[in-house]
Amino acid sequence: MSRFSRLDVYQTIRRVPVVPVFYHADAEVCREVLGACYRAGIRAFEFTNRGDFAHELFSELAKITARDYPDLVLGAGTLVEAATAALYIQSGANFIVGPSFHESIARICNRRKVAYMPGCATLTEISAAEEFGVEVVKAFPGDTLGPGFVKAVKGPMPWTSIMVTGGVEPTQASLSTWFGAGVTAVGIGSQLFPKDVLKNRQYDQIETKAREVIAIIDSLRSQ
Ligand SMILES: O=C(O)C(=O)C[C@H](O)[C@H](O)COP(=O)(O)O
Repeated sequence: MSRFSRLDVYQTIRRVPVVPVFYHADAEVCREVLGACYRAGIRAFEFTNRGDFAHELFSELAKITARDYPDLVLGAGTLVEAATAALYIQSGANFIVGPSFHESIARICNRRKVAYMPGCATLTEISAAEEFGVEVVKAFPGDTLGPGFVKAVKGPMPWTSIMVTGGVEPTQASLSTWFGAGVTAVGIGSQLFPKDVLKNRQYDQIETKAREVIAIIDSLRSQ
């Protein structure tokens, strides 16, 4: 069962509005990356369902999180069917993310009172997700939709909360554009975890970059 209510998850994401999006097949790399992000101040982390046995890696991360990072909300991403979402909920997922919206996943998440942040790319999809209780939608793929999409949605639908994922850069320019457009949070994957940094096990660089991103967002929000 999720250790956090849905409200806890949304509040955590609003407080530290950057969600690292990560997958690696090596359990030790996963543990180190999670630790580096936590030390940087990250409090919501998405592990994506990208490889065989990914749910086993996730289960281990969920146990480590409950023991060592009790205030971190751990989510499972890349979920496109209810059965797999249920598997991750049973493994301790505090929130479920996916590239697309599925009513069947929303039903399972509502049944278990777990936050669901589905990928949406049109106002119709966002509306459908909100009718199924989704509090924060994921605008995906962010770099294709662009900040103009977020601004356009917030006009007629100012109640909509958006986390943008896909192509977000951990830079002042990119973050100020997205937050300026009105996103609630950003999800960052490949640009926070460059392949060579992971290959060379330079976890301190990941920690530094994540800390920088949080500081940039804090400064943008205090302006
Ligand atoms: O599968 C999901 O649930 C996703 O979130 C898709 C991608 O992993 C993110 O969009 C990360 O994108 P980048 O930051 O461009 O690497």
